[in-house]
Amino acid sequence: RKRGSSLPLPPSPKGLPFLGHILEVPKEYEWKKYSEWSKQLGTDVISLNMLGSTVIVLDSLKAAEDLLAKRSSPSIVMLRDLMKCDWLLTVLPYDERWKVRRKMLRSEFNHVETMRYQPHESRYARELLQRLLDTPDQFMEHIKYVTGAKILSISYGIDAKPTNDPNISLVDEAVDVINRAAIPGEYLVEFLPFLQWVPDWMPGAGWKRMAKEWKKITDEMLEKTYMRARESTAQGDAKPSFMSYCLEKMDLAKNTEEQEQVIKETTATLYAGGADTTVSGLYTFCLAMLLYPETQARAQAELDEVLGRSRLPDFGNDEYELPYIKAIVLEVLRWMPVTPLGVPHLVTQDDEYRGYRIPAGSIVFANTWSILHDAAVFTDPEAFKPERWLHKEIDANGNAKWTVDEGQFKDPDAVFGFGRRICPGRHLAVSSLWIAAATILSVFNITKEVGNDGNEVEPRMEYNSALICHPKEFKCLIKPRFPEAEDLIRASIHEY
Ligand code: HEM
Repeated sequence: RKRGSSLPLPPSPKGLPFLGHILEVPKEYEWKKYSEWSKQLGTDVISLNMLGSTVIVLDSLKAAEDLLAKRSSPSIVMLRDLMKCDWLLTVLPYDERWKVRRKMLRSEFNHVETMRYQPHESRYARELLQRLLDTPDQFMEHIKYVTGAKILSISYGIDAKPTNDPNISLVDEAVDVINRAAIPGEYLVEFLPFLQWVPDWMPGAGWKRMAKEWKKITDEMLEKTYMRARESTAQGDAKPSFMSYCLEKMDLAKNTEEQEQVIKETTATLYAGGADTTVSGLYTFCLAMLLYPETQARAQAELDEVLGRSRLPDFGNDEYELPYIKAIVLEVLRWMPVTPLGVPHLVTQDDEYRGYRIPAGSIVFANTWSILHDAAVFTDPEAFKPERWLHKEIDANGNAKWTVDEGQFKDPDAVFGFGRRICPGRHLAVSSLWIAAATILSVFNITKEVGNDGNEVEPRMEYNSALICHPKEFKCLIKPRFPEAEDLIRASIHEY
């Protein structure tokens, strides 16, 4: 809007001429720095100058909802413009292509339909137990591999090989590429778009060659996994999956080739969106159990009361009977959000907000970490306290019962983004974390490693910095917590 052009940009910390703030944004825990700047400047909307490009950081739920819910498109320049990875939903603008794909995901992963994927989730939660029993020291690899296998099964209906499955490796590689390409501000070209046009051979154009290589990997993932799933379907080996349900719903009176292309791209997006995010959540869960043994003990007491150590938890009644486990999952997502800065969004037209200018072309982030660590909403925000999500109810007989009260915090879903772009896999994400946390704690103790000096080794609460953040490698001991646990685990593999 022309009128907005004379308005000032949102407040900004002191920066250098031309370079702006690019050197002041730390390479790690940027979200903490942004939050600190917001507090210093006394505002929940700050602007940064990155070599002349404007980055807007939103530090409150209100600002994130106002600016992200309706007014922006995603912005992952490296993926969208350089790798031409335009099948990935996340990089599509708000247009017809996005709407068709989004509708497909919404119809399968709403609160109710997500339930038909629960057998996949229970099965792989049990598979994870077997692996943790056999080689507990490899828990990080097991979580990663089994989560990949589960999403492969949910998306394509294919069973992964027990180890080194080529599809999982390919997707791992592709997701790694997407994650690296999507690190906001990692590549100068994001702020200096003219660099797109420098020839490949020029010194400093290494990222261009890398983008080509990365495109090959992501395209290969898109095509190869789908081909394998179609072959399995033709041979009658495939299980019901997102892909098979979508193929069944195809309108045969319309262009089926076009519809199949949409299914192929949406299934690949689903796989890419679901794997690494859930892995990060599960790593944080393990870290929280190590650092808060009293929380672990309370969860196990709840599990023992409901299951009597005679069976593993499952969906259905157990979900209502085990509110503390659900509270742990919500707290894991709040305590260390998987995407602390959400997904970067691009402002597509000049805008104004609270008397400030938000120029077209700006990149906007919601500081999800800061929103979920707001001391005015979450008391003692740095502490891991599942209790904050619980509410005591007294039934007609005067018995006390704990229930999960998500509504007490204005938007517990902030961790999944805002408005029309909100994560379509959020119900699946929460149920996957719930079943994994419940099954692990029902049979295992997660404890600190003991060093050579006989003392417990304190784990470090350290995270890498990327679009999807993971804890840095840490160690722990995972051991069955009662004599019958091993039999229970071994027998459970036949349940699904
Ligand atoms: C703990 C787990 C997860 C977290 C924290 C998470 C978080 C997010 C966030 C922050 C976004 C971006 C929203 C925005 O643009 O503002 C997103 C998008 C997306 N997520 Fe998730 N997610 C998780 C799990 C999943 C799962 C399990 C799936 C699929 C099964 C999934 C599929 C997607 C897809 C397809 C998008 C792109 C949506 C679009 O651009 O329209 N996510 N997620």
